[in-house]
Amino acid sequence: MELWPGAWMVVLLLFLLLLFVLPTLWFCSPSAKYFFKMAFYNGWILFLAVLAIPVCAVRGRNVENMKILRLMLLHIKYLYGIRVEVRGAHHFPPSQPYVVVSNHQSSLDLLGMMEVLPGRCVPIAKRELLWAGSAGLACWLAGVIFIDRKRTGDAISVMSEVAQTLLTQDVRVWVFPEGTRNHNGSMLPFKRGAFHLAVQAQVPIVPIVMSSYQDFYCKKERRFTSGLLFGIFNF
Ligand SMILES: CCCCC/C=C\C/C=C\CCCCCCCC(=O)SCCNC(=O)CCNC(=O)[C@H](O)C(C)(C)COP(=O)(O)OP(=O)(O)OC[C@H]1O[C@@H](n2cnc3c(N)ncnc32)[C@H](O)[C@@H]1OP(=O)(O)O
Ligand SMILES: CCCCCCCC/C=C\CCCCCCCC(=O)OC[C@@H](O)COP(=O)(O)O
Repeated sequence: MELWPGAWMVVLLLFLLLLFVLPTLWFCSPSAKYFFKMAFYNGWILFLAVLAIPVCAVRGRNVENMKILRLMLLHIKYLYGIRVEVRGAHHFPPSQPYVVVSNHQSSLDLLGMMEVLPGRCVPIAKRELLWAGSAGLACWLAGVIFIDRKRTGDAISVMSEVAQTLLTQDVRVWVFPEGTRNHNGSMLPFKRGAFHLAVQAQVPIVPIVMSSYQDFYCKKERRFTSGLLFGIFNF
C-alpha cells in the first residue's frame, strides 16, 4: 500500500511538534512533569516486568523470585534523583519469620520497600494488582499474596492460610495495615489482618515508617521534583 506523500509531511510535523512541545511542557509545567514522571514510572515497571517474567518463570511461583524483582527495581531511585536513607535496619530479626507493617503513601513506596526488603519476604497486595499486565504476573511469580478487600471473609481465609505456612515455609510477610494509599501526612486507622496474622503464627511484628514525601512529591498538587531525602526508620 502506497502512503499518500502528504502523510510523511504530517508525520514529520507531528514529530517536530512532539520534539518541541514535550521538553517545553517538561520545563515549564510542573503538572506535566508530574504526569510524565508517573507515566514513565509505571511504564518502566511494566517493561522491567516483561524482562523479569521469563527469568522468574524458570522457578515458577516462588518467593525466591522476589530477589530478582528487587534487584531489577533498585536502580529506579537514581533515575528519579531520590536518595533513600535507611535507619535502624539492624532491628530486623536475623533469621525467623515475622510480619512487617509499614505506612503506605503511594506506589513510590515500592522504592523504599525494595531498599530494605528482607530475604523470603512477600507483600500482601490488593487483588486488582494481579491484573496490572506484566507487573501483575511478575508479582504472582514472586509469591505476592493477593487479597480481595471487598470480601473480608475470603481475605481472612487467605491470611489464615498464610499464618499456617509462615513458619513451615520460613517466609516473612509485608503488610500495609492502612489497607490503601494515604498521602495526607497522617496515618489511617489500621486494618486488623496483619495483627491477627502475627498472633496466629506467633511471630514478631516489625514496624517500618517511610518519611513523608511532601518535600518532593504531592499527588494533589501534581508536584514531583527530585533530589530530596526519603527516609526509612525502623524502630
Ligand atoms: C522488575 C519488575 C517488577 C514488577 C513488579 C512490580 C512490583 C514489585 C513486586 C512486589 C511489590 C508489590 C507491592 C504491592 C503493594 C500493594 C499494596 C496494597 O495493595 S495495599 C492493599 C492491600 N492490603 C491490605 O488490605 C492490608 C491487609 N488488610 C487486612 O489485613 C484487613 O484486615 C482485611 C483482612 C482485608 C479485612 O479488612 P476489613 O476492611 O474488613 O477491616 P478489619 O481489619 O477491621 O477486619 C474486619 C474484621 O475481621 C477481623 N479480621 C481481620 N483479619 C482477620 C484474620 N486474619 N483472622 C481473624 N479475624 C480477622 C477483624 O478483627 C475485624 O473484626 P472485629 O471488628 O471483630 O475485630
Ligand atoms: C494491560 C494492563 C496494564 C495496566 C497498567 C497498570 C499500571 C501498573 C504499572 C505498574 C505497577 C507498579 C507497581 C506498583 C506497586 C504498588 C502498587 C500500589 O501502590 O497499589 C496500590 C494499593 O496499595 C492500594 O490501592 P488503593 O490506594 O486502595 O487504590
